Parts: sequence; C-alpha cells; structure tokens
Amino acid sequence: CVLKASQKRRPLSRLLEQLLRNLEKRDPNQFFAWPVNDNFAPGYSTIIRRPMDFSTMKQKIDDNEYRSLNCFISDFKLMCNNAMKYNKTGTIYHKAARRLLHAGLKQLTPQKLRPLGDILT
Ligand SMILES: COc1ccc(C(=O)NC2CCC2)cc1-c1cc(C(C)=O)n2cccnc12
Repeated sequence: CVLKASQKRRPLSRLLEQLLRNLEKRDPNQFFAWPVNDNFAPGYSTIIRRPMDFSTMKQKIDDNEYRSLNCFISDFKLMCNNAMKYNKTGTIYHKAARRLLHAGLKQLTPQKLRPLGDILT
C-alpha cells in the first residue's frame, strides 16, 4: 500500500528510532527515560546547563532535529555525562550512567553501524 505523506519517515529518522530503542533497553530502571526533576535532584537545573533524556531525544527525532548520526550520539553522551557530573561516584545513578554510556557506545561503533549501509553517509 502507498504510505501517506505523514507516515513516510526519513531513512535517518527510522535508523535513529531503532538505535534509541536499543539504547533504552540498557536503562531498565528508566532513570534516563524522562527529564530529571529538581524536586528529586536538588540544584540539578543550576548544575546541569544542558539537560538531556531519552524522551527529549525521541521528540528531536520526530521533529527532524537531528541532521546526522553524530548529533544523536552527542546527545546520548551529554545525557550520560550530565548524570556522571551531577551524581557522585558510587551512587546508583553515576554507576548506571557509566554502564549505559559504555554499552551504548559499543552499539554505535562503525563496525556495528556499517551494515546499515549508506544511510549514514
Ligand atoms: C527520570 O529520573 C529518574 C526517574 C526515576 C528515578 C527513580 O526511580 N529513583 C528511585 C531509585 C531509588 C529512587 C530516578 C530518576 C533520576 C535520574 C537521575 C539522573 C539521571 O541523574 N537522578 C538523579 C537524582 C535523583 N533521581 C534521579
């Protein structure tokens, strides 16, 4: 059947949605699913200038804000680094962020992405 214009997704958007779903699986506690709330993280919005979370990344995909895979990867790194900056070493959030960053970047290596073909060029 012919896809309606609204259903037509850019190849990059379809790829990024797939990558996002795989990254979200590495966050079973959903610590990174939504923006961090200052009520649960005192002073968060003064310490972290550029907050990022998976729901915001999903919105940016839907709004076609990512011009490249690298921009997407930068937001993923920003999200993890924010958590390692705000939360002290040894906390569940710092450990979760380090684990998520490590596992996520392994999924985003050129070797893993090359099979996806020329979408990335
Ligand atoms: C969307 O953010 C969250 C959502 C849920 C939870 C959560 O379920 N925390 C329970 C585990 C012990 C309390 C924590 C967070 C959370 C993430 C973070 C991050 C990512 O820094 N955070 C920092 C301080 C306090 N809470 C959090």
